[in-house]
Amino acid sequence: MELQLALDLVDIPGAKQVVAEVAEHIDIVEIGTPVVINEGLRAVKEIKEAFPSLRVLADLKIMDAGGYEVMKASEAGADIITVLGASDDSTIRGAVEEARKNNKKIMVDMINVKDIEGRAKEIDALGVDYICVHSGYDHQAGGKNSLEELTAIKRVVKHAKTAIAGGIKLNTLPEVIKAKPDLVIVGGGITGQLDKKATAAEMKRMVNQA
Ligand SMILES: O=C([C@H](O)CO)[C@H](O)[C@H](O)COP(=O)(O)O
Repeated sequence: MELQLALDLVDIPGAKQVVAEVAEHIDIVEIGTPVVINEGLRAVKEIKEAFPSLRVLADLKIMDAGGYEVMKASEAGADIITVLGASDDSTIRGAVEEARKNNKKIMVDMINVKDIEGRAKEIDALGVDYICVHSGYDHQAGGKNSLEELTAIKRVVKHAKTAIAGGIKLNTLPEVIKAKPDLVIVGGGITGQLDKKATAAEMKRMVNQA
């Protein structure tokens, strides 16, 4: 099991500061959608250059033009790029094809997919690398988490790794770990803490034990 830090509410200098603090305790650093909107793919480029040993995920949440957008994120240095599960199969196929050319990986974000199990089965057959269940900020405000969705996709996904994101905190991590995802994604559960390093270290210790 691996740990991904999601950076959403920071600018590039802020992102560098947080990553410097926790780098030894995370496997992947995510440049979140709001950061890409504010700073562009330059944020991916600068973080990859500053922390070359970390894998960098660009959370583009691609919905169309999969091949082109994966190409641009790859040029910026992203190792993993997100595409939405709600997008057309042709978009996901294009993203996977481009990722393969560049030795990159595709994560499909299942946010807002209604038939989570059926769609996960179809997406798994398209050759993606990760399938992620996700309670976004707006869902979290309504009290949703994605544990049941994780259990549902684990029933049908045979090839991709599974991931879970959305509102995970130190006190909810044990139940997440019990559901056995391959990757746990944490944003505010680390960045919102006073001692980010200690929180990331404890989360990594728990994830490593699983
Ligand atoms: O993808 C995310 C969200 O849609 C905002 O871009 C977050 O990175 C993801 O939800 C993880 O962050 P937390 O919910 O704060 O753990």
